[in-house]
Amino acid sequence: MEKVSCNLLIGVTGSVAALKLPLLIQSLLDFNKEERYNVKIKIVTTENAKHFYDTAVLPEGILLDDNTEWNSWKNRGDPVMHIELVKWADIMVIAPLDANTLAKMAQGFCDNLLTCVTRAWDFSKPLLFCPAMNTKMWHHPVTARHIATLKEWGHTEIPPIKKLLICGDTGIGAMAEVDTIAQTIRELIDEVCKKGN
Ligand SMILES: CC(C)(CO)[C@@H](O)C(=O)NCCC(=O)N/C=C\S
Repeated sequence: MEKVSCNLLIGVTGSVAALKLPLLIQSLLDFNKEERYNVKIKIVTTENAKHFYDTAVLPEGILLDDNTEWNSWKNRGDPVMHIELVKWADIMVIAPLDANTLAKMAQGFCDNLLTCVTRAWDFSKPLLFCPAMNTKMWHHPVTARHIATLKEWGHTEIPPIKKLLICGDTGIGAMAEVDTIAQTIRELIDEVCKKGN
Protein backbone atom coordinates (compact mmCIF):
# COMPACT_ATOMS: atom_id res chain seq x y z
CA MET A 1 0.00 0.00 0.00
CA GLU A 2 1.59 3.30 -1.07
CA LYS A 3 1.21 5.88 1.72
CA VAL A 4 0.31 9.52 1.18
CA SER A 5 2.48 11.68 3.44
CA CYS A 6 1.25 15.16 4.26
CA ASN A 7 2.41 17.91 6.63
CA LEU A 8 -0.60 19.89 7.86
CA LEU A 9 -0.07 23.24 9.54
CA ILE A 10 -3.18 24.24 11.50
CA GLY A 11 -3.52 27.88 12.53
CA VAL A 12 -5.90 28.81 15.35
CA THR A 13 -7.00 32.35 16.35
CA GLY A 14 -9.18 34.08 18.93
CA SER A 15 -12.73 33.27 17.95
CA VAL A 16 -14.81 31.27 20.40
CA ALA A 17 -14.93 28.66 17.63
CA ALA A 18 -11.37 27.76 18.68
CA LEU A 19 -13.08 25.58 21.27
CA LYS A 20 -13.49 23.12 18.39
CA LEU A 21 -9.70 22.77 17.89
CA PRO A 22 -9.31 19.46 19.76
CA LEU A 23 -12.22 17.99 17.78
CA LEU A 24 -10.70 19.11 14.47
CA ILE A 25 -7.25 17.78 15.38
CA GLN A 26 -8.71 14.42 16.39
CA SER A 27 -10.63 14.24 13.09
CA LEU A 28 -7.44 14.87 11.16
CA LEU A 29 -5.34 12.41 13.17
CA ASP A 30 -8.05 9.81 12.55
CA PHE A 31 -6.98 9.88 8.87
CA ASN A 32 -3.89 7.94 10.00
CA LYS A 33 -6.08 5.04 11.07
CA GLU A 34 -6.40 4.36 7.36
CA GLU A 35 -3.39 2.54 5.93
CA ARG A 36 -2.93 5.01 3.09
CA TYR A 37 -2.40 8.21 5.09
CA ASN A 38 0.66 9.45 6.98
CA VAL A 39 -0.48 12.88 8.16
CA LYS A 40 1.74 14.97 10.42
CA ILE A 41 0.23 17.97 12.20
CA LYS A 42 1.65 21.08 13.80
CA ILE A 43 -0.58 23.78 15.33
CA VAL A 44 0.31 27.49 15.38
CA THR A 45 -1.79 29.34 17.93
CA THR A 46 -2.24 33.02 18.67
CA GLU A 47 -2.24 34.08 22.32
CA ASN A 48 -5.94 35.05 22.17
CA ALA A 49 -6.93 31.61 20.84
CA LYS A 50 -5.59 29.99 24.02
CA HIS A 51 -8.59 31.36 25.93
CA PHE A 52 -10.91 28.95 24.12
CA TYR A 53 -9.35 25.48 24.19
CA ASP A 54 -7.60 23.26 26.73
CA THR A 55 -4.00 22.65 25.66
CA ALA A 56 -3.91 19.56 27.92
CA VAL A 57 -6.18 17.60 25.57
CA LEU A 58 -3.85 18.14 22.60
CA PRO A 59 -1.06 15.64 21.77
CA GLU A 60 2.31 16.52 23.32
CA GLY A 61 4.56 18.80 21.29
CA ILE A 62 1.99 19.62 18.60
CA LEU A 63 1.30 23.22 19.71
CA LEU A 64 3.56 26.10 18.72
CA ASP A 65 3.12 29.67 20.01
CA ASP A 66 4.97 32.99 19.99
CA ASN A 67 7.26 31.87 22.81
CA THR A 68 8.23 28.80 20.82
CA GLU A 69 9.53 31.09 18.12
CA TRP A 70 11.44 33.42 20.44
CA ASN A 71 12.91 30.56 22.48
CA SER A 72 14.14 28.81 19.36
CA TRP A 73 16.07 31.80 17.97
CA LYS A 74 18.96 33.08 20.05
CA ASN A 75 21.82 33.72 17.67
CA ARG A 76 22.68 34.04 14.01
CA GLY A 77 22.51 30.64 12.39
CA ASP A 78 19.60 29.48 14.54
CA PRO A 79 16.56 28.42 12.51
CA VAL A 80 13.80 31.01 12.11
CA MET A 81 10.67 29.11 13.08
CA HIS A 82 8.09 30.88 10.90
CA ILE A 83 10.28 30.35 7.81
CA GLU A 84 10.90 26.70 8.74
CA LEU A 85 7.16 26.16 9.18
CA VAL A 86 6.40 27.55 5.70
CA LYS A 87 8.95 25.08 4.28
CA TRP A 88 7.62 22.19 6.41
CA ALA A 89 3.95 22.62 5.57
CA ASP A 90 2.29 21.04 2.54
CA ILE A 91 -1.06 22.62 3.42
CA MET A 92 -2.08 25.32 5.93
CA VAL A 93 -5.59 25.62 7.37
CA ILE A 94 -6.54 28.47 9.72
CA ALA A 95 -9.56 27.29 11.72
CA PRO A 96 -11.00 29.50 13.05
CA LEU A 97 -9.81 32.71 11.42
CA ASP A 98 -11.05 35.54 13.63
CA ALA A 99 -11.81 39.08 12.41
CA ASN A 100 -8.60 40.45 13.87
CA THR A 101 -6.21 38.01 12.20
CA LEU A 102 -8.18 38.23 8.95
CA ALA A 103 -7.57 41.99 9.00
CA LYS A 104 -3.90 41.61 9.87
CA MET A 105 -3.36 39.12 7.03
CA ALA A 106 -5.21 41.31 4.52
CA GLN A 107 -3.08 44.33 5.47
CA GLY A 108 0.21 42.45 5.69
CA PHE A 109 0.70 42.81 9.45
CA CYS A 110 2.93 40.15 10.99
CA ASP A 111 3.30 40.61 14.73
CA ASN A 112 3.08 37.00 15.92
CA LEU A 113 4.13 33.52 14.82
CA LEU A 114 0.91 32.84 12.90
CA THR A 115 0.90 36.07 10.88
CA CYS A 116 4.64 35.74 10.21
CA VAL A 117 3.94 32.32 8.69
CA THR A 118 1.15 33.69 6.49
CA ARG A 119 3.23 36.78 5.60
CA ALA A 120 6.06 34.48 4.38
CA TRP A 121 3.71 31.96 2.80
CA ASP A 122 4.76 29.93 -0.26
CA PHE A 123 1.88 30.52 -2.66
CA SER A 124 2.59 27.27 -4.50
CA LYS A 125 1.01 25.58 -1.44
CA PRO A 126 -2.70 25.69 -0.49
CA LEU A 127 -3.76 27.95 2.39
CA LEU A 128 -7.36 27.53 3.54
CA PHE A 129 -9.13 29.77 6.05
CA CYS A 130 -12.31 29.30 8.07
CA PRO A 131 -13.68 32.70 9.15
CA ALA A 132 -15.58 32.81 12.45
CA MET A 133 -16.92 35.89 14.13
CA ASN A 134 -20.04 37.51 15.52
CA THR A 135 -22.59 38.05 12.76
CA LYS A 136 -22.42 41.84 13.15
CA MET A 137 -18.69 41.64 12.54
CA TRP A 138 -19.31 39.38 9.56
CA HIS A 139 -21.66 41.94 8.00
CA HIS A 140 -19.33 44.89 8.58
CA PRO A 141 -18.28 46.03 5.05
CA VAL A 142 -14.59 45.62 5.80
CA THR A 143 -14.98 41.85 6.20
CA ALA A 144 -15.91 41.26 2.55
CA ARG A 145 -12.99 43.44 1.49
CA HIS A 146 -10.50 41.42 3.55
CA ILE A 147 -11.92 38.07 2.39
CA ALA A 148 -11.68 39.24 -1.24
CA THR A 149 -8.05 40.23 -0.71
CA LEU A 150 -7.10 36.80 0.61
CA LYS A 151 -8.93 35.13 -2.27
CA GLU A 152 -7.13 37.37 -4.79
CA TRP A 153 -3.89 35.93 -3.45
CA GLY A 154 -5.20 32.41 -4.09
CA HIS A 155 -6.15 31.47 -0.53
CA THR A 156 -9.29 29.33 -0.22
CA GLU A 157 -12.21 30.20 2.07
CA ILE A 158 -14.26 27.55 3.86
CA PRO A 159 -17.18 29.92 4.49
CA PRO A 160 -18.88 30.51 7.86
CA ILE A 161 -22.40 29.25 8.40
CA LYS A 162 -25.63 30.59 9.91
CA LYS A 163 -26.20 29.51 13.53
CA LEU A 164 -27.46 30.68 16.88
CA LEU A 165 -24.17 32.16 18.07
CA ILE A 166 -22.93 31.98 21.63
CA CYS A 167 -23.77 35.63 22.25
CA GLY A 168 -27.42 34.93 21.42
CA ASP A 169 -27.40 36.43 17.94
CA THR A 170 -28.53 34.25 15.05
CA GLY A 171 -26.81 34.75 11.71
CA ILE A 172 -23.82 33.98 9.54
CA GLY A 173 -20.55 33.90 11.46
CA ALA A 174 -20.24 30.42 12.92
CA MET A 175 -17.21 28.45 11.77
CA ALA A 176 -17.92 25.75 9.20
CA GLU A 177 -18.64 22.38 10.81
CA VAL A 178 -15.56 20.34 11.75
CA ASP A 179 -16.70 17.54 9.41
CA THR A 180 -16.84 19.99 6.51
CA ILE A 181 -13.33 21.25 7.27
CA ALA A 182 -11.90 17.75 7.73
CA GLN A 183 -13.49 16.47 4.52
CA THR A 184 -12.18 19.47 2.56
CA ILE A 185 -8.68 18.82 3.88
CA ARG A 186 -8.94 15.11 3.08
CA GLU A 187 -9.78 15.85 -0.56
CA LEU A 188 -6.87 18.30 -0.73
CA ILE A 189 -4.41 15.78 0.75
CA ASP A 190 -5.29 13.33 -2.01
CA GLU A 191 -4.80 16.09 -4.57
CA VAL A 192 -1.56 17.77 -3.46
CA CYS A 193 0.38 15.52 -1.13
CA LYS A 194 3.18 13.38 -2.42
CA LYS A 195 2.71 9.70 -2.87
CA GLY A 196 5.32 7.37 -1.48
CA ASN A 197 6.90 7.42 1.91
C1 LIG B 1 -18.86 28.58 19.06
C2 LIG B 1 -19.56 27.78 17.97
C3 LIG B 1 -18.60 26.89 17.28
C4 LIG B 1 -20.64 26.94 18.65
O1 LIG B 1 -21.36 26.26 17.66
C5 LIG B 1 -20.23 28.74 16.98
O2 LIG B 1 -21.14 29.59 17.65
C6 LIG B 1 -19.20 29.59 16.28
O3 LIG B 1 -18.47 29.12 15.43
N1 LIG B 1 -19.11 30.86 16.67
C7 LIG B 1 -18.10 31.69 16.08
C8 LIG B 1 -18.63 33.06 16.03
C9 LIG B 1 -18.05 33.85 17.13
O4 LIG B 1 -16.87 33.85 17.34
N2 LIG B 1 -18.98 34.56 17.85
C10 LIG B 1 -18.59 35.48 18.83
C11 LIG B 1 -19.57 36.14 19.46
S1 LIG B 1 -21.22 35.77 19.11
